[in-house]
Formats: sequence, structure tokens, C-alpha cells
Amino acid sequence: MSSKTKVNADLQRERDKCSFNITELTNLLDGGAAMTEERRRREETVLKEGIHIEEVPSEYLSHKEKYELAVKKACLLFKLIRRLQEEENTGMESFRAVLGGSLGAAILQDGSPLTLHYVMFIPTLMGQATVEQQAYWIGRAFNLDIIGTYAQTELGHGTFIRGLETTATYDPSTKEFVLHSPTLTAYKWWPGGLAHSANYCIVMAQLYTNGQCHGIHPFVVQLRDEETHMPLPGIKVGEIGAKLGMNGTNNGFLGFEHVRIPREHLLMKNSQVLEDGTYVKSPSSKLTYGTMMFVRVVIVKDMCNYIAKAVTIATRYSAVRRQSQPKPDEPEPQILDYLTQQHKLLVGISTAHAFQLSAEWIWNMYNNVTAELETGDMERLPELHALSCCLKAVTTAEAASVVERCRLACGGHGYMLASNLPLTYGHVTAACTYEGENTVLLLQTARYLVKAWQQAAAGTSLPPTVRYLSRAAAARKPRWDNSVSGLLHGFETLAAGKIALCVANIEKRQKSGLSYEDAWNMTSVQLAEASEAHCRVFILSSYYEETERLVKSSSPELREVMFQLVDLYIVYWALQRIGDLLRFTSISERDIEKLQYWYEDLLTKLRPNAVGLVDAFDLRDEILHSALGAYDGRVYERLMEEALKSPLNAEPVNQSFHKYLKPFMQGKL
Ligand SMILES: Cc1cc2nc3c(=O)[nH]c(=O)nc-3n(C[C@H](O)[C@H](O)[C@H](O)COP(=O)(O)OP(=O)(O)OC[C@H]3O[C@@H](n4cnc5c(N)ncnc54)[C@H](O)[C@@H]3O)c2cc1C
Repeated sequence: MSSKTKVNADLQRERDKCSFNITELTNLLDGGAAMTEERRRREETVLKEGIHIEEVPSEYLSHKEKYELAVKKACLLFKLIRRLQEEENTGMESFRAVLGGSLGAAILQDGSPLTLHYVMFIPTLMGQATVEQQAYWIGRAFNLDIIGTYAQTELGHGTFIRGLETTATYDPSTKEFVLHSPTLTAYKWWPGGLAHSANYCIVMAQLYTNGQCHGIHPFVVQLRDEETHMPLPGIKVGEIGAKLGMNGTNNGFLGFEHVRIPREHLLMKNSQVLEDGTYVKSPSSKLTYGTMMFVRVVIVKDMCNYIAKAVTIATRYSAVRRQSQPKPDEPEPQILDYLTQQHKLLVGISTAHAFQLSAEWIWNMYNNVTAELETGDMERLPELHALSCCLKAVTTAEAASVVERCRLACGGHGYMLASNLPLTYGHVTAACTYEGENTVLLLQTARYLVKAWQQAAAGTSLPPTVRYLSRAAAARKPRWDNSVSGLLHGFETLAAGKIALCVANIEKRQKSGLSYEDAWNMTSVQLAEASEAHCRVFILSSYYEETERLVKSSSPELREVMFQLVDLYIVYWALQRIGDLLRFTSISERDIEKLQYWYEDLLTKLRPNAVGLVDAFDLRDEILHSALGAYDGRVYERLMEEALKSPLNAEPVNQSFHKYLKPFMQGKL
């Protein structure tokens, strides 16, 4: 982890005074010392290849050059994965280990044109292809003989999947489907790698057979010649243009002009079209949820990595940076000594832990529910779906706000691309939109919560993550208790109160003559907030419970810090939601005052361990890729080194001086 160069004295002092063993925490976060060892070994293997090293920083390249560099790096990375698969005789794990987590992003800082192959193309084949189809496609995809992507969104529709316009019409005479984009708005728009990278694609299209539409289905479509890479006849494909971030991902558009594909290219694990055109319906439309939920859980894990990266950069910088002079005769303090700065950073650290533990929890639930699905048991599917929706929405939104707060915490230098905070923000804020737009996801969870509340009120027993609604429906406002468990109960009361109010408001609006849909829409701001409150209950309680379980055999020093972080996170959110707590619980002015003191006291207690806590994320300099966040804290030297890489600094006078500036100044332009 550490670079061999001299470490900034302030940063070293922070490390010296850390009260717990940093390696112990690293091991805890990785899931054991062996896992830390394995991660470090993998990072060493991958980074040793030097794929991440850039001759000219990619921000100074043109759009086209950026893409070409991203393809080069992605290919070298895939080549490495292939080698690791052979050497270690592994499968999908090598993809996940090298591309997932923070390692992939360290090599392709602005996104990879080949990621969709691994995050969407292969998982969709695994989830929706029959055994025979898998035998044919997965081998080819796995060996990277073909590169795929996933095209669902169209120019005209993203959220409303039923509104997609691309058609796939079955022709029994040739046993083919004919793919067509009837309008401009039917063009696929957004898929990563679609523009110039992938040669195959899973296309979601409206399936027509025997004159009847059966809704959206997945088709494997060849887009480009495997040899020349030229688009096949009838395929109109290109790039959608420059974006706020993720400019290496090669997002594309795609239109079809009566393109024919074999019948077998419909992924038929769930629904089928027989040779004569007979449509055989899926036993449950819910079976296709699997891939979607897998991706959402992966997103939550990604958010932990981005937050860990941003808080590491901003915290180390805050230990090095000195600013202002609050006491006239004393030197300028480290900015980390300002309570407002601790407020910006320490909650970020606890957020990374909270999300990681929530992600572990839902990952286990996902695996259990998937195993149950294989045996035809779908009981916990709606609960998992509701939880994965709100968790994706809340974690991505919060990650975006943590990263932005970290950027602001670094003042002007945080605005530099060299800090790596802007690119990190670009990644995180994109996740608020892709794989289900956040508001839409919160409203999906709200639908589940409204039903759950009605069941709770009717006395029906509820699944574990909404069981608190039954307790709330049965009891009156409990007495306020200003402890951690009291706060957790307070959040349950708050969430239940919000959900109950939404149900009451919808009913009231219906009684006043509105349709259910209009009553829902009029209540939707409250519904989205209720959904967020429910998610908060889940995150806070799983963070608390999982930490208790996790630190059972930890040293007393580490245990103390871990609980301080949990307390900080819970008290922080209580203070953020004071208005709601006043409205829905019996919290008093005095309780709030105590919470505020408690929060400030926690910040002060955690302050000496701030650097130790971010060091424990164990992010190598190559992964942080930041002049402000490097292990040695040589912030100013690195900023200057990076500035000197600007192509403008290659010559003392730019030609535009002679061409424009001088003639302009002399009135001759
Ligand atoms: C970086 C990036 C990568 C992407 N990659 C892919 C990809 O690989 N493949 C792919 O197929 N797609 C991809 N997408 C597309 C993405 O999935 C969609 O953008 C997303 O689903 C949102 O749909 P939309 O853009 O149509 O937004 P819209 O649905 O038009 O949303 C616009 C606004 O309307 C609101 N809204 C919409 N419906 C409702 C409702 N029912 N109730 C209340 N409010 C509503 C939303 O909350 C939002 O505020 C990507 C997008 C991004 C940004």
C-alpha cells in the first residue's frame, strides 16, 4: 500500500496516533485476513501489468482518442482475465474480481466500453437462456469470441418498458423473427459498448406472433460482421455523443430495418415461440426479475467503493492542508481540526461501512431467494424486489452527495480533475439514473409498502423487513428513548407513520372523487419520502446488527471505534430527519439538544482516528489516482507535477498569441 517516498509529517502523525490496529480493520472489511491477502495479490497481479499507466493523461485526449485508449485498455484487461482464468482455472469470479470493485475503475477511469458484456450480456444469458441456448452462447461470450451488450432503453422510452417500440415479428414461413424500429423514438439509445465495440447485443423488443403482441422479450442479435466489424445490413448503429461523465463507455444508438434473426435467438428460458408461431407463456413474469436484482445489488457494492475512494482522498488531504488562523498566536490548523470538516468527512466513512454491510445482507438474501426460486418458491421475491429498488435509489443518491461533499471539502483543489473527485462523481451520479431511475424505484417500493401497510392493519403477518409495520399498526406512539436502539425504533415509527399517512391520503383523495392513479400521483412526493424512510430503517438496523455480529471477536480498541461510527451514522440521520421525528414520534426539544451534543462529541472522539479509518480501506495509490489522496500526502508536489503534464505547458508561447491575441491587442484583428 505505502509508497516508499517520505510521508508528509502531518499525515504520519495522524497514523502514529491512531488508537486501533489498521490492518485489523482492513481484514474485517475484506471478510478476513485471507481475503485481504487475496485482494492484495490480485491487485498486484493486475497493476503490475501497467495497463493503467497513461503516457498523456486521458483528460487531454480528444473524444475519439479517449475511446481508442479505452478499447486498448479494456482489451488488455480482458486478455489478462483470460490468462487468469486459464492459470487459476476459474470462471466468472475472475471477471468479477478484476472488473468489479475499485480495480476495474482504476484502470479505466472514465468507464470501459466492454463492461456491459460482463455486467449485463452474460448475466442475461445466464438468467434467460435455455440450457441449450446457454451451451451455445455462454461459451462464446465467456471466451470473448463475441462481445455483447444489452439494449433496452430507447430514445422515446426508458422507464416505461411496456412503451418500447422496437418490434420482433415472427415469420413462420422462414422460422425467423424480423426486428424493426418503426419510428425515430424506437431507436435504442444508451447501451454501453453498443456504438463501436460490441458485435452482439441482447435486444428487448415487443414480440409479435400470429398477429398478436406478447410484450417485451429478449433477443440475441448479431450487429456486426465478426471479421470486418462492419454493421450488418439493416443495422444502424452509432455513438450518442459526449456526456457529463463515463466518456469511455461508448454508449450507442441502434435502429433496425427489417433485420431477420433465427427463431432460436429469442431467449426462451421463460417464454417460448414454437416453430409454427405458437406462443408459450412464461409460468411467472417475475422470473425475469433475477438479473435486474443481481445488477442492483452489484451497484450498491460499487457505491461503497466509490465512497471509500472519495473519503480517503478528502480525509488525507484534510490532514495535510492547513488553513486560516483561529487563534492569533498559533500556527494554521489542519483543516481536519474544524468540526464542520469532520462533519463533512466522518459521516462519509460511516456511510461506506453502512452500505457495505447492507449490501452483504441483501446479497445473502438475493442468493437465498434465487435458490428458493429454483424450487418454485416465490414467496420472498416481492420483498427482495422492494428492498433492492429502494436500496439502489438511496445508496446511489447518498453516494453522489457524499462524493460531492468530499469534493467541496477539498476546496479549489477538489475541482481539479487531478483530485479524481470529478470523475468519481460522474460515475456515481450516473448510477442514480441507470438500472432504474431513482424516483421511479422509490415509487415501486412504495407500492409494496402501501400493500404491506394494508396487510399490517388487517392483522396479516408480514415478511421480516416490513414486520415493524405490524408492530406500529398495533401500538400507539411509544415513549421516546434517546439511545441507539431507541433511535432505531424511532425510525421505524417514523417510516410506519409516513406510510400510514400516504395510505390515508390516497384513500381520502379517492373519496373526494379522484381515480386511484390520480390519487397516487398527488401523493407521490410523500410516497417517495416514505420509501426512503423505509430504506433508512433497513440500512440503519442492518448496519447496527451486522456490526454487532462482525466485531464480536475484534479487539476492544477496534470495537469501540466501530460502534462510534455506527452511533455517528444513526445520530447524524436522526438530526437530518428532526422534522419528521418531531412529527411522527414523541421526541422533545431536550432530546434533540442531547442528540446534537452527542453528535458533536462523536465527531471529536473519531477525529484522531480519521486517517486510520480511511487507511483501513486499503486503497492503493493507483486505485485512488488522486494528487490529493496519495498515501504519502505529497499533495502540492503532485498537483504541480500534474499541472506540468498539461499540453499547454509544453511551449512557453501558444500560437494563438500571434494569431489572435497580439493582433487583437494592437487593434489589428
Ligand atoms: C450512464 C448511463 C448508462 C446507461 N446504460 C444503459 C444500457 O446499457 N442499456 C440500456 O438499455 N439503457 C441504459 N441507460 C438508460 C437508463 O436505463 C435510462 O436512462 C433510465 O432507465 C431512465 O429512463 P429515462 O432516461 O427514459 O428517464 P425517464 O423515465 O424519461 O425519466 C425522466 C423523469 O421522469 C420521471 N418519471 C418517469 N416515469 C415516472 C413515473 N412513473 N412516476 C414518476 N416519475 C416518473 C423520472 O423520475 C425522471 O425524473 C443508461 C443511462 C445512463 C445515464
